[in-house]
Amino acid sequence: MKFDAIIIGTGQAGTPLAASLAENGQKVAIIEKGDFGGTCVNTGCTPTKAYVASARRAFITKNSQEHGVTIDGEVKVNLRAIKRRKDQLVQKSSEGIKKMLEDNKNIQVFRGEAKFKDDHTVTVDNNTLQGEKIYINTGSRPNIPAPYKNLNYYTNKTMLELEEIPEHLVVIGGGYVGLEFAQMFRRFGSKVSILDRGDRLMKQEDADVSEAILQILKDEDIQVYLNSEDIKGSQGQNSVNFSFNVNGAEKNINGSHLLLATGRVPNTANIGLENTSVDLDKKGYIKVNEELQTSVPHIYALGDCNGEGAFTHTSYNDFEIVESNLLQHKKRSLLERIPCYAAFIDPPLARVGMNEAEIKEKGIKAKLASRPMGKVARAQEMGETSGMMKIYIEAETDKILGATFLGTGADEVIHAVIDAMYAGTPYTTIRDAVHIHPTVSELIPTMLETPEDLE
Ligand SMILES: Cc1cc2nc3c(=O)[nH]c(=O)nc-3n(C[C@H](O)[C@H](O)[C@H](O)COP(=O)(O)OP(=O)(O)OC[C@H]3O[C@@H](n4cnc5c(N)ncnc54)[C@H](O)[C@@H]3O)c2cc1C
Ligand SMILES: NC(=O)c1ccc[n+]([C@@H]2O[C@H](COP(=O)([O-])OP(=O)(O)OC[C@H]3O[C@@H](n4cnc5c(N)ncnc54)[C@H](O)[C@@H]3O)[C@@H](O)[C@H]2O)c1
Repeated sequence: MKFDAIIIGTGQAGTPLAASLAENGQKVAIIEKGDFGGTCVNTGCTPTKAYVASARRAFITKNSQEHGVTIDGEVKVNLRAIKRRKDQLVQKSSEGIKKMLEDNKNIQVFRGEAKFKDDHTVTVDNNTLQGEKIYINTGSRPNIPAPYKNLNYYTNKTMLELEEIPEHLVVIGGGYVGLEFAQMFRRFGSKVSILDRGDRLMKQEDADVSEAILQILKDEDIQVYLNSEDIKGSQGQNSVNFSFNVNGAEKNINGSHLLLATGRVPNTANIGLENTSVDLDKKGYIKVNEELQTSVPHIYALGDCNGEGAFTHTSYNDFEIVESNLLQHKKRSLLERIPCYAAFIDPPLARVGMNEAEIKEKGIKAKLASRPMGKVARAQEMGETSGMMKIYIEAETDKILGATFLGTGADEVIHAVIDAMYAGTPYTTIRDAVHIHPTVSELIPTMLETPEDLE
């Protein structure tokens, strides 16, 4: 069977690309071995953010005395009902993608595992497909470190299938996955312990930001063990037991459930790339140029599998880059992308561009404008004053280098800075703008009045 385009994976890039190529008259084959929509829809963003929303409702319901709101009686959290709501959201989204692909007369959907036979040929079950161009969008999966392989562990996928709230959830890994699950399950009622071998949580952030996140979690009675070394796990009948060292002191904890949140690995090992001339890097990511072409120019790699981003918006942007170069007048490039993301703990962490360490490493002379969230009137009124806002400015050009916001509304507020960075406008544009009172955003112009030299 011959196609103009073969797409492997229905993730955040593959699906819109299939629709776009088909709309432009191309004959498209798309192959999916799992659930339509990939990680974000089925086991990532959508389900976890639905759980984060339920967890926040539970937290507010239990903690509103200071706001003059009390509840007579017990607040109950029903994980079965939370899961049912999540399942409905996921199903709607996944089935919408399936229907859109199957209903398109220019798209042929294949169910099964794709494998490259050569640079132009892909097999799926008994079908052999040939493509003018081939697009790889196979995503990533949880990294399972060897010492935990024989324990009864959960991942982001299986945690979302639980119907009973764990008594004591042990989370290995203090990054995005670990922290989002730790806080949500604590709020559902589990005892939660986080173990990380690093010396701080979310270690890609400034040290004071990691410290503030640690405090937020401690305030909710989450036990955090940083610098955990020599972690040894053993499986009990209804427990997972750990011994480890923290700064020379031996620790022992017994959990009812173990979540591994120790990073992700690309799905590139079992797709027959050894039969092609596509190059991988040392970690198994597919090497791409700024138009997402691999070392074989008619084979592209998009999304988590290329190691150029690990988020839904970066995968979707990969689609936009490929589509613009193939079909649009305006050409886009990976080099134009400014890194940005949020971690959906509560309050959220949001980040764009460089942090302090990256600026110093590059030897850029910079200024820092910052404020604790406690200075934000709206945060005070809401009673949610944890965190801070930081914006880095290049001293020579007045351009914004990056920003980190940790606090209520941070995931939305950061977009003022993201848009200014894309516009390439100096920080003085936001400084002189009038923002609405009382919002969190209103403090951004104020804090930009007094940037200080970064030592
Ligand atoms: C718990 C969790 C929460 C997250 N939350 C967020 C968030 O809030 N915001 C955010 O931006 N990002 C979030 N992410 C990251 C985000 O989910 C991913 O970056 C995004 O889904 C990547 O999409 P993708 O297009 O690379 O591939 P995926 O969505 O992973 O899709 C790849 C698809 O390819 C299929 N496939 C793989 N191999 C084959 C094969 N050989 N043959 C056929 N099909 C194959 C898979 O079945 C899958 O459907 C989260 C991730 C996790 C794990
Ligand atoms: N809000 C979001 O956008 C969001 C949410 C969840 C996941 N994601 C994506 O998923 C990816 C994976 O997230 P993650 O949290 O699994 O990875 P991560 O890389 O963010 O964090 C992994 C943590 O585990 C620790 N670790 C690794 N191996 C360990 C070991 N053997 N023992 C003890 N600690 C160990 C590391 O020190 C690190 O702190 C992220 O990079 C992100 O792109 C995004």
